[in-house]
Amino acid sequence: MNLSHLLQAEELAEALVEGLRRELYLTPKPGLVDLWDNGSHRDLDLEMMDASIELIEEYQHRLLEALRRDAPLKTLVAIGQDAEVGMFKRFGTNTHKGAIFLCGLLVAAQARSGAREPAQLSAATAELAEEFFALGQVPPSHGKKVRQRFGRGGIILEALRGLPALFQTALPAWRDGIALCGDPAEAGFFVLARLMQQVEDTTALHRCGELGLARLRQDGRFLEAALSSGRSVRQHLTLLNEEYCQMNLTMGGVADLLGVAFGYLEYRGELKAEERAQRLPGMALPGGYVCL
Ligand SMILES: CC(C)(COP(=O)(O)OP(=O)(O)OC[C@H]1O[C@@H](n2cnc3c(N)ncnc32)[C@H](O)[C@@H]1O)[C@@H](O)C(=O)NCCC(=O)NCCS
Ligand SMILES: Nc1ncnc2c1ncn2[C@@H]1O[C@H](COP(=O)(O)OP(=O)(O)OP(=O)(O)O)[C@@H](O)[C@H]1O
Repeated sequence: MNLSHLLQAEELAEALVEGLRRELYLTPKPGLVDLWDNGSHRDLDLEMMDASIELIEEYQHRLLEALRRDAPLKTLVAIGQDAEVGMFKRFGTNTHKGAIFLCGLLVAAQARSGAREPAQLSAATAELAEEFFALGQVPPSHGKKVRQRFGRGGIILEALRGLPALFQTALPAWRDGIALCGDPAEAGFFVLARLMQQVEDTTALHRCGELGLARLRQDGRFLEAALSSGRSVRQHLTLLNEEYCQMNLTMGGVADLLGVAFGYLEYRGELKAEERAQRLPGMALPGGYVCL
């Protein structure tokens, strides 16, 4: 394995872990676990999700070690599957199933390609996903059931297309959010709003069918418009959270992609640069996380 490619992959892996934490701590988020509550997840809480991110960090170390010795894809997959099983054994539920897959795919694609630009990494990710899914069937899951029932692509199509939600939605949304809202916390919500409009989230479909997905789209549009016109969205997000809890609606795919986007922005140096340039509003938490 090319040493400089490997160093890039190590940096990316570290940044992605940070990104997942930033997603978890972004508050308030409708239906999702955050600093205030568990959203519509009776089986998850903040402490568990925090510990689950540590588990992803350990998984990344094992993955990087395998990449260092040029292990074949089937070894990388076995390491990913082990991480999934370990997560389920430890927490009794899927805390970060989607994130394990997305982070593993991105880090392996970065190590292989040494991509310097987002478009290159997107292409390398699509290529790797193609090989990954050619290896075998995805085991039964909620996502699989939903993909069959609603004819939606979910995480599989997202990966095969080279993560357009990350590279074509979230990255430009961050830059637009910074330009429009002027601060990193609100720009984070701007990215959330755009992802809600774009992602074929199978967790929303599983919980609430097409109506759930339509609701994410509608709320995402409203949030984007509110943020664009400089209005505060905190109260509205709190209200949405109450409604999502009543409906049992969530958006795990949006959350995973938001975490990965924060991580990739951190890796590119775009996140910290903005935070250094501006004083953070809201409640600043250790590590620079912000609660509106
Ligand atoms: C493909 C995987 C993730 C199965 O996904 P599936 O949709 O069948 O399962 P499930 O519904 O339980 O979980 C899907 C997860 O994806 C997230 N998600 C939902 N929709 C989307 C979407 N449109 N885009 C991205 N993520 C999404 C959700 O948060 C959820 O946690 C999988 O289990 C797998 O193959 N894991 C192996 C990990 C691995 O080998 N990694 C190494 C990579 S090199
Ligand atoms: N902050 C967050 N809060 C909740 N879920 C998140 C968060 N961040 C990421 N996620 C993702 O959402 C997924 C959880 O979704 P969900 O609990 O709906 O899936 P499930 O276990 O397949 O279904 P269910 O709980 O309906 O039986 C996690 O696996 C994780 O990948």
